[in-house]
Amino acid sequence: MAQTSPVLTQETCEHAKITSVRFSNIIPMDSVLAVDEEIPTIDFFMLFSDDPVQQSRALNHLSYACDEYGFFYLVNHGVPDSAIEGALEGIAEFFEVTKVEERKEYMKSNPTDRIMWGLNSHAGENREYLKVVAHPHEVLEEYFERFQDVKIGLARAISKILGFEECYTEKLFNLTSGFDVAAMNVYPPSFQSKGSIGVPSHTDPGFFVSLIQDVDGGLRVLSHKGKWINVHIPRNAFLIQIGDHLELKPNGKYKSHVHQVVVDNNKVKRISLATLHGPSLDTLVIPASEFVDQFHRLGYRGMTYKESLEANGHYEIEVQSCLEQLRL
Ligand SMILES: O=C(O)CCC(=O)C(=O)O
Ligand SMILES: [Fe+2]
Repeated sequence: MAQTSPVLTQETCEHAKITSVRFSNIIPMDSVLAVDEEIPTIDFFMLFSDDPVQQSRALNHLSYACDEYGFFYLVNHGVPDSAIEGALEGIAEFFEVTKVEERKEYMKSNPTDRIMWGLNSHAGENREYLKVVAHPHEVLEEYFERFQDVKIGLARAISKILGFEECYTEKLFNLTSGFDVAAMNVYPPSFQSKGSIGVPSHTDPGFFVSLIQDVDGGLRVLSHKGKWINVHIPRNAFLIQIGDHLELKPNGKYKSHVHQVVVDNNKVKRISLATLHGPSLDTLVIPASEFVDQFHRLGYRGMTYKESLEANGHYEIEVQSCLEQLRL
């Protein structure tokens, strides 16, 4: 039986006070040096412009962002500011209002759990989180409902830049019944960081990750040129990151990038909502034959999405990467 979160309903979000979102910079100066290099910004609306010149310019820019970066900011996406701010406020309220004992009830217990809580407080990770299988009608209702159009829109635009017909990705990944998991993260847990790492370096499985946050800074991504780049998401934009399975599908043409969160030793609390948009659990993801030839050998093995999530003994809801096992 699917469990639903008792607190993160639309009602909670609507009743949560929508105060102004803080935008102070929380990048600490310790740890690995990261740079403020520009990250491409994609105008979602322009990807579907009626003007063919504008549309083609926007698609070319998306193609450049996917090839050269693998992550980008998405603006003009149509998700209202109130849905974004309401989601972040709803998360803040959940962690403030519920007692830690109540939150602990969501510790993992079954392989098919649809909600999972965790708290890591040690030198290698300083984060409390609630992961929820995201469905537009369960948690953070407005946010996820409005994001559906963005997910399908991006799938269509990415199909096009890969040279396929528009519906290729959504059909192949079964996106309308995709396995989306929302990770609601708070750094550091109870304002007690035991080191500068919020979440250690990792990549995420799935098609792509969408991310919003309540304060600027903290997340950094390792570019394929080997530089850590600080993420500064423009107000109410999304950060979109290519996931492991979008690396695999075009046989490594795109890359799922390593990222980490660095916390500023108890000075600022940070909340983020990272949603991992995956194919349906039974989708077998294998490299597309169009990307395999004598010059491009098959680089990845095929697995169902469920198998890849469980490959290292994890539960589906943990959405842990197994990119190393997928690579041939
Ligand atoms: O909090 C963030 O900015 C990133 C979180 C993250 O990488 C994840 O939940 O997978
Ligand atoms: Fe991540």
